[in-house]
Amino acid sequence: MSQSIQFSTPSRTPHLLHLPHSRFHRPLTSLSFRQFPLKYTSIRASSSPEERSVVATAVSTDTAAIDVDTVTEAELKENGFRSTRRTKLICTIGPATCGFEQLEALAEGGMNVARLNMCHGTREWHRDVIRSVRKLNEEKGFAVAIMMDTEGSEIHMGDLGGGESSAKSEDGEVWTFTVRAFDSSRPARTISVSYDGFAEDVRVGDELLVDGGMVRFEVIEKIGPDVKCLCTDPGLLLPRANLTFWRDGSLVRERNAMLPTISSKDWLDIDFGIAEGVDFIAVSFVKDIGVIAKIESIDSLTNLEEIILASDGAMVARGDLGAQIPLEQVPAAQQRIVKVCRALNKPVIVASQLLESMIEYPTPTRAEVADVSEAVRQRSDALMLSGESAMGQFPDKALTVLRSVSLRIERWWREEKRYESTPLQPIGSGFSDRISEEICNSAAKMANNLGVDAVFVYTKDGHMASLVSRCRPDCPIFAFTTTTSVRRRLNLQWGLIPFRLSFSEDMESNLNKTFSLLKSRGMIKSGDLVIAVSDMLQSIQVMNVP
Ligand SMILES: Nc1ncnc2c1ncn2[C@@H]1O[C@H](COP(=O)(O)OP(=O)(O)OP(=O)(O)O)[C@@H](O)[C@H]1O
Ligand SMILES: CC(=O)C(=O)O
Ligand SMILES: [K+]
Ligand SMILES: [Mg+2]
Repeated sequence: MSQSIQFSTPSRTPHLLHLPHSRFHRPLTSLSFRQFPLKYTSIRASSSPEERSVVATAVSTDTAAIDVDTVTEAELKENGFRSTRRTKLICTIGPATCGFEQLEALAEGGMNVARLNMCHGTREWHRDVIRSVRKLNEEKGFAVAIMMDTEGSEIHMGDLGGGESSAKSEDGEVWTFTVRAFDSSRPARTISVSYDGFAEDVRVGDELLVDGGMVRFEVIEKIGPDVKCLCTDPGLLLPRANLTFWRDGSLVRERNAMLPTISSKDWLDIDFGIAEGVDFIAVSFVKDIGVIAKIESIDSLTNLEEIILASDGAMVARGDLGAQIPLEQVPAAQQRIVKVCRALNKPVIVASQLLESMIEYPTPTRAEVADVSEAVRQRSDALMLSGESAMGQFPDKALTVLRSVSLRIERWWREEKRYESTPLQPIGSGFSDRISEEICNSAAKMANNLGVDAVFVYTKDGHMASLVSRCRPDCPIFAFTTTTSVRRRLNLQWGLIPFRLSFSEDMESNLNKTFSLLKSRGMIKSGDLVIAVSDMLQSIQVMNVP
């Protein structure tokens, strides 16, 4: 027997919003437990797990009818539900990882999203990567989503010239930062700057920070378009590194603050991304593609709630954020952004310098492992590699570290039963949305209390799956959706294992079909305890796999 709760409200009827108050509550009073008449099986449920037994009639199986990647499948077969990783992993793709085999190695290693940073590389280069990822998805069944990160109007250095990938700046050296354009020959210790107003805006005495302070200079002289700077903190200059300047201890935000958030190049890149069908764009106003707000300026912190509400997700872009607020404020900002995203049900990514030392070394520092652990413990949806995977020497090892630390901390968190004490605030505006929310909250709570093996969620647009993910239940969430694009997008969210499956409005036949498909592939077994929710028929069902 399957036990179910079903809300007999006509779901998702917008006019329900305008009904008189008393009628709002009628659907809830008709809430009832009922025996779900399962045509295809007879199940005898009993109180003890050992006694739960199930007899199912044979169902024809079509193993091709469900899309799941080989890695997830192998992981589930080998280690079962409990061991699946909940935290999602994003890799920035660069020269170190753009080949088809390299991308495949990252996908095998657990990459859920491939990020393309439009600050670097040509459109042709990006197009090749996008097509390789698509090919990988088609051939191997992966659902790697593609996130295009736009350049934005930040001030940055140009390429270093001579095809160099870095240059060392030593203490006491004088470098020239200039708005002059160079073709091939560039004088030594000269860096071009992307922002025309740079030479006018800086003043002698200003402090110039490269890459949020990885290298520091002091402005000592201005000669027309050239600005002479004395290196005060030595370090590595990387091509197209971000530049900020500070005066009397504060960030200078004169004309650069007036630059549009989205530059004209960004708009062209966005058109390109839409044409190539990417899944997420970091900052923009396009429809159908998830928009991720990068939180990396002081202003974004003052308008945080509004920005996150208007976006499909957010990124704690600690690189630039750390250049705009004092470094010691970054951890608190991170915690706040993660918390607000969770409250508003938007996926959140923690990015930048997670394993920075692994650009050069095969082993992370203890401090880096502690930083990754903290992001996992905060239960952010995803962790992101930048230079580690784009141009580092150990991209696969860095991904392995993220994976193993995530798994370990997630397990520790479950074992310690660190349940939240503060309940999640309601977010839905319509009554039907509120019902979905309550169903998902209850399903997650029941899943924890009953120790179920998995929550199954059947969702057309992915919303119901995100509501279950938001509760961060102890068990994995199998999200079944009908389209490949929704499946890829769900791959960014905590705990969701997205499958593509065609299903109907009839939950009995959906369950029937799912059980037989997953069983035939060895991904679930008879007796596994499952809670199923769906957004077509607002219901919760608890059952053993027949
Ligand atoms: N497509 C690419 N082509 C060449 N190098 C790249 C590419 N993407 C990233 N990189 C290299 O990897 C480094 C780290 O990547 P990351 O995406 O963090 O860039 P970033 O320049 O620091 O800026 P952002 O603030 O946008 O993250 C870059 O500085 C660059 O050297
Ligand atoms: C990722 C990014 O843009 C940053 O950390 O600044
Ligand atoms: K960028
Ligand atoms: Mg940035």
